[in-house]
Amino acid sequence: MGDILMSTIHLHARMNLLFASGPAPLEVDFTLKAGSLTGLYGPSGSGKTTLLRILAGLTTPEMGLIRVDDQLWLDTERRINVPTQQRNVGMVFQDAALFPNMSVRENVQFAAENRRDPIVEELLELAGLTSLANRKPATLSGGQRQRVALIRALARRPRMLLLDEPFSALDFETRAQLLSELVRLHQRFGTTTVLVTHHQEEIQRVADRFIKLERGRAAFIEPSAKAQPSIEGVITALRPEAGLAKIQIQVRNEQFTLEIPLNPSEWRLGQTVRVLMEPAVPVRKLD
Ligand SMILES: Nc1ncnc2c1ncn2[C@@H]1O[C@H](COP(=O)(O)OP(=O)(O)OP(=O)(O)O)[C@@H](O)[C@H]1O
Repeated sequence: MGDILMSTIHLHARMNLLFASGPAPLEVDFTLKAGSLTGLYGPSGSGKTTLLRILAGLTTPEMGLIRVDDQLWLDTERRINVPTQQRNVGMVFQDAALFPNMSVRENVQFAAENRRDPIVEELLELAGLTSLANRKPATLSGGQRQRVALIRALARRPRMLLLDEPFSALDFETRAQLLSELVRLHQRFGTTTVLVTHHQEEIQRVADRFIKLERGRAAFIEPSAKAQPSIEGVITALRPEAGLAKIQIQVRNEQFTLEIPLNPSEWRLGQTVRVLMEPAVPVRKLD
């Protein structure tokens, strides 16, 4: 699919906001590398949604410049402000907001350039939704609905994908699954993506960079500079079985069993071990 666009996005904006603690400006100036995935986090009311709305053209800052490759989407000085419909931005929110009277396939087709665009079937397949393609959104689980919303946003071949806490209403396991799916789709299409999350530890391994917002101020954090979340436990049983080492670990009052395809000859009972919490997705890096 040669027509997928990987865009470099530059945003410089200043906007006076009324925070819970009083008025203060949202001030940001950054470049999102083509094909990157940026995690955006910060306390409630720090300006995350406003930042996405500025990128999408739903909110206009007092001063701002948005350049997407060689196109100017916003230049307040020169009174340039490309409307949302012409910016070609894919958006997914916490609520999937699918068309209830359309099937899964029709929802995706509606977003694509035309009904027969091969991207529709490819996206359904990639998201494991082919068998559910004729179902209506009301008959799907919350996780499946968010999956449809995600591929519907990609069916437009957007220049930028803005995800505002799309998985936060889901349970831990479903969130982890959808995150793996998002990474797979991102690796396939490379759409420059911003993902707002309250669970930054869960996207630690998948984001190229993080932007932390605090009362309108942005700090940039490289994932490698952050510690992996982990828990400590004690080995309470070692059971080698058919090429697998079964290790029982006690963490506080709970027992966990790990199965590892190695002979852990150096491990011993009572040893303290650290278990890293990593989502089951491949580590990825941009140059
Ligand atoms: N157009 C506007 N003019 C002035 N203030 C605004 C405007 N839009 C939002 N605000 C204020 O800016 C602050 C940031 O809001 P925003 O929704 O961007 O935060 P958030 O980080 O997305 O929060 P949450 O995590 O709770 O969704 C809030 O205090 C909000 O009231």
